Amino acid sequence: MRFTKMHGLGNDFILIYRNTEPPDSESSRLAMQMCDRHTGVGADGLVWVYPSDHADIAMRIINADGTVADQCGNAVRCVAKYYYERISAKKEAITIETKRGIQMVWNRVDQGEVSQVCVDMDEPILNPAQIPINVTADKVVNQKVQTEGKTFHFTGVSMGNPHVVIEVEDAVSFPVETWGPLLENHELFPRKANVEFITIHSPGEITMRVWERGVGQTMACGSGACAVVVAGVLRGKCSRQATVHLKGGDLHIDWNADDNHVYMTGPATFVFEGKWDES
Ligand SMILES: N[C@@H](CCC[C@H](N)C(=O)O)C(=O)O
Repeated sequence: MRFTKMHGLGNDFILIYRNTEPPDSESSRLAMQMCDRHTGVGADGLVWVYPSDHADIAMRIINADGTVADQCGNAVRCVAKYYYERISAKKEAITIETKRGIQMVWNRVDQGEVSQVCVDMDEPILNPAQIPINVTADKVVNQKVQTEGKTFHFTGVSMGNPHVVIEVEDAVSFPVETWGPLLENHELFPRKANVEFITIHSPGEITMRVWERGVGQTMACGSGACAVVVAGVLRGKCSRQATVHLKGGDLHIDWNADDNHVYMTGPATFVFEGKWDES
């Protein structure tokens, strides 16, 4: 089975093209085997790419632990570049069918190569029942959560997948590996959560570190960066257009006031191709 390794700001994926929609059962086992960094290819997730009846192409993302995710901003950018350079006749504006729905994506091409990809990440979901978060309210903004005797204040946002955004003094030195798993699995979050720890430098500039549901600490999370800007706006601390600095580089986020959609722009990179022998 041939695969392509790609990454979006260090959030890395194994892309496999197939002719039909993949079965979830096969996906979990394969994702766990291939994503293993010691005995597999090594990646944060497995991405199936396959033909769609409703869009230019379809994709499914499976986390490294075998769980299926509904959204992955960085993987959508990778699939857009893969489609442009490996499948289509260099189509710049494409539609990608994901579990979240059909996403519009624009490849920005520089000297024949896709340099940046802009993704319409749709509207943020703020209703706690839909995120989901076990809180009765219209929105969850700066709400208390306690774990192991420590209190954090979080804002809840779904971008198709659940995010919990927490402001800390210094996101870069924050012990993500300690608090990330405790919050991911907290009883307030019935489908678990991706957890973003952020420091706001100015309304348009934020540093973020992320603990991803089903993966662990990653170098970047596209849907997480979108959630971070939405949370910052809800708290009156960020502007709708902001640059988010992640471990692997920068994403530019625009929460558009006219259509309420969040647009994410950043790079996607090919790493290598290979062949996986199933045993
Ligand atoms: N890295 C992704 C998000 C991947 C899915 C996530 N771990 C989940 O389970 O929701 C991104 O770039 O958005």
